[in-house]
Amino acid sequence: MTTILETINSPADLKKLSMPELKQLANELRTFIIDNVSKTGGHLSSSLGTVELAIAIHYVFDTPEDRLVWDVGHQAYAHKILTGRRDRMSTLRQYKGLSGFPKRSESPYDCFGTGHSSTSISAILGMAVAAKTLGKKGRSHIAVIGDGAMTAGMVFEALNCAGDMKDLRLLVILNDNDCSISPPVGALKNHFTQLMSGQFYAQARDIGKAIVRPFPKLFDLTKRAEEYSKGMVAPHSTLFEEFGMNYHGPIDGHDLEVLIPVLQNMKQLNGPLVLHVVTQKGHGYAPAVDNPTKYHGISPFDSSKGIVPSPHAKTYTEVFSDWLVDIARKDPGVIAITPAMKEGSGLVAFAKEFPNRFFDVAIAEQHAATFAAGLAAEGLKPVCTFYSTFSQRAFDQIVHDVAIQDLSVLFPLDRGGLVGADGATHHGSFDLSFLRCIPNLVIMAPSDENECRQMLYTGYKLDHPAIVRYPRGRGPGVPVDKEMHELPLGKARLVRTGNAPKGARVAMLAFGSMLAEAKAVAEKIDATVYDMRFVKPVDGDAIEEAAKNNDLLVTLEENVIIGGAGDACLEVLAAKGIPADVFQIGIPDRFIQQGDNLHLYQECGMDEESILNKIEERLKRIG
Ligand SMILES: Cc1ncc(C[n+]2csc(CCOP(=O)(O)OP(=O)(O)O)c2C)c(N)n1
Ligand SMILES: CC(=O)[C@@H](O)[C@H](O)COP(=O)(O)O
Ligand SMILES: [Mg+2]
Repeated sequence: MTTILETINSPADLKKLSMPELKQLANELRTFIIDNVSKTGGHLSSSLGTVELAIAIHYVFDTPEDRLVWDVGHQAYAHKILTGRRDRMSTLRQYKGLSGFPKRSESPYDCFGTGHSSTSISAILGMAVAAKTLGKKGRSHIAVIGDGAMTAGMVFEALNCAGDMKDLRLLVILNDNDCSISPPVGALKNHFTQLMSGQFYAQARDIGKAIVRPFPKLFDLTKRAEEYSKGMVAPHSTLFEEFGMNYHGPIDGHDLEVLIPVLQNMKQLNGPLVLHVVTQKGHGYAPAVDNPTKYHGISPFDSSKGIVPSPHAKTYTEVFSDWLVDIARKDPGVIAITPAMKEGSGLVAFAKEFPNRFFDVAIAEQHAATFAAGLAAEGLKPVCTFYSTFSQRAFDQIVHDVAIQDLSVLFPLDRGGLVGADGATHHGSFDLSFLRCIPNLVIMAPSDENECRQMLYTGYKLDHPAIVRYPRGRGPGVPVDKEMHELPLGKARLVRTGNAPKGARVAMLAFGSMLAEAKAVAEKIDATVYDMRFVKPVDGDAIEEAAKNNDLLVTLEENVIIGGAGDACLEVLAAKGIPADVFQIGIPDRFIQQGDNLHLYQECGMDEESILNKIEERLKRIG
């Protein structure tokens, strides 16, 4: 029997459905998403929470002519399915398959690419202003943003602009599921909780009924907006009204009978509008409702059993997590900071043992860095963790607040390099390039788990800012010493001395995770291998020695070649006036999409076989 879902090839098909059919469609979508994500992995909890919202928006608005931006974009699976991509959902997050996030090149319905949080209001505002400028009068502009994403500074920069522009067709839908990846934190959470409670909610509900009544639509909303502006309705004003936006809600984001007429009414209004929609993260799948954090972003699993933890070798994140607890037990000055990535960055154990020294500052990378600088200025030992990709947001703070003042902040940088299924928005491809140019910073890249622990300790002991940059997932499985020691600053480690004949003598200068490939290739061509350890200061003596004793130097890094660690080696050779044939392996100058890392390595020419072939070709040319 054909399901309703199978009849939906575009939002136009949705508009033909009755309310009971729309409700049936919501159920089918949920089942489809659970089944699909159980095979592909992905962001399950958030996408289950927005099923009705996606149906209602596409039912009411005329996408893609009306513009719709999903903040972060990890909740947009129902949107993808409803907009003609159902048949390709089995390729979600796979190599050459559908992206896990909205992507302009993938569909006209994805009018703006996302992945990093809190960009939606700025983007939709730009589009609304463009529509006005281009004379596209009837076009609506909708941003869907979560309560977690609302915490980032960029949102407030956008609201500050939007609230002052009264003649745009702009609707911000606050998708409030009372959850970021972790439970929500901060004063904004308290504000949203207040909006959901007591007298305010009761009044809002009554008004909600009024909004739902079919006639007179405009009158009700306009009147309500006036009442708000006169302070007549709410006992306290909402944040959005303080910013000059018309706030409506909260309403039940799983009730299509409410959502659809409210959106139909709001569609007719001009001005910056906010609709507060309450949803449940994981809605419709009990294990995800019980533990939305665990089911936030997941690997493939058996949906009949839920996620069953399996024993595994420690990841770099876990090595960091253990180190942090160990050092914090010794030093009461250690403070840990995360911008909303407690679980992913390995801070759960620390937060449990040292709740007063743990700060989840919400999605606020910029603030996290400067907050750490303030702590360091007073002599404490802040350990401020970032995913490499999200650290991009904190560049100026690392320069201006930390490095210029040479403050002793340790930045463990997780997910350095290719991260796999999240793709271009999330690969940690650039950090070595944009951080290496900052004076005072020490940058280390471990090639195994024990080195990671010792580098963290080395960074912690330094009186300068330090970065320890490690990849997503596991290392080679080296045992980790309990004791800690400082590594000699800026010194590489000679791992293997090659003995190839003249004309074929190769030295591999490997940074971080690429040591594994370097060693494997070296075995085949009898090459010399250095574990460079420090990207900054890079070991000039080792580079000089390698250049003098070999015919070809190969630098290897999991970072873009441009400006990366290999370039640091070239700079040394140029400064010392040493002629050398240097070949750089790293991420090429283009955005790498999603997929398993093996495919991505091959695509970048960073896998063992590609490296070997390239070296052999190069040696032929030299010879
Ligand atoms: C700049 C940035 N920092 C961190 C993240 C990681 N991240 C992805 S989703 C998320 C939580 C978002 O919460 P919310 O907007 O409420 O959406 P929900 O997951 O609840 O659906 C975080 C912290 C990100 N994508 N971008
Ligand atoms: C959407 C988002 O930004 C995060 O959920 C991210 O996908 C987490 O990545 P990890 O799976 O590497 O923790
Ligand atoms: Mg949320």
